[in-house]
Amino acid sequence: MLGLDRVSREYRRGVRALDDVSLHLPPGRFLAVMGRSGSGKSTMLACAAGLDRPTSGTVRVGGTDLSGLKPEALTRLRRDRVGFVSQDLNLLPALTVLENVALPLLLAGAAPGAAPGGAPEERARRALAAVGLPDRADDRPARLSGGQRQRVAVARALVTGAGLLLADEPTGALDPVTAHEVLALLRHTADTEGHAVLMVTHDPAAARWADQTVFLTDGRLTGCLERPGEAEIRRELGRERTPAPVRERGPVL
Ligand SMILES: Nc1ncnc2c1ncn2[C@@H]1O[C@H](COP(=O)(O)OP(=O)(O)OP(=O)(O)O)[C@@H](O)[C@H]1O
Repeated sequence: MLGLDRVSREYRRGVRALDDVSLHLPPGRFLAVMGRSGSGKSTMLACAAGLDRPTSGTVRVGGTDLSGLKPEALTRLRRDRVGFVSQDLNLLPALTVLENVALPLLLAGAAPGAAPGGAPEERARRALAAVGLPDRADDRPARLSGGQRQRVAVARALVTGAGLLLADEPTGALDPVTAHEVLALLRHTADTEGHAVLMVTHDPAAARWADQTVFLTDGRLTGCLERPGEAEIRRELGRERTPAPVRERGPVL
């Protein structure tokens, strides 16, 4: 569903936010990306979403090479194939929960009643049911808890039948119990709907829900663990943070 092949992104000459990163994310797989601040996680998400273009290398979504697409085709692919969930949810307060979920379909111009997959309202209701909130359709987002709002954001990301879900710190603002709900939902969408999920997180407890966790250091992939436990993740993160020996850093003044 998502393939990065030797992707690099240089913002300034000689400074690479992403450095020769390759990974392959098939349908139904849940991947967590970890790394300290500035290691390139957001840049990786932006390249995967087609919001940023790599300096070199190839990004493929559902087999389509993004570099070959004209802007309109890229916008269409992003809209139809990629769902995005961030910490700041961007739910519109004036719309009901159902209207928020249906919004990507309405913006894409889905005709009421005639669109493939059903009318926007019907598809939004199905997406809301899939995230466990079928009876909150008519509420405004402000009446929902943080976790429920995050689930609405997941429903909105998946309503187009995207297939690839990119999540940027989706549990960063949630308490552990609510975070658990949202992570269980991401796991469920991968297992039962076959969505490929790529989640950036700083939290080892969140990464534990993924099939695989990869670690970025200064733009490079420096580690990869299959279904790791929290302790293993912390060890890997600790290894990454171990400061270089003093003689390599120069004298401490
Ligand atoms: N638009 C930009 N212009 C110049 N440099 C950038 C730009 N965006 C990111 N960078 C640099 O690229 C590197 C990677 O940044 P990125 O935001 O991808 O890291 P991150 O791992 O997501 O960090 P955080 O966890 O703090 O969000 C950093 O050194 C950052 O300063």
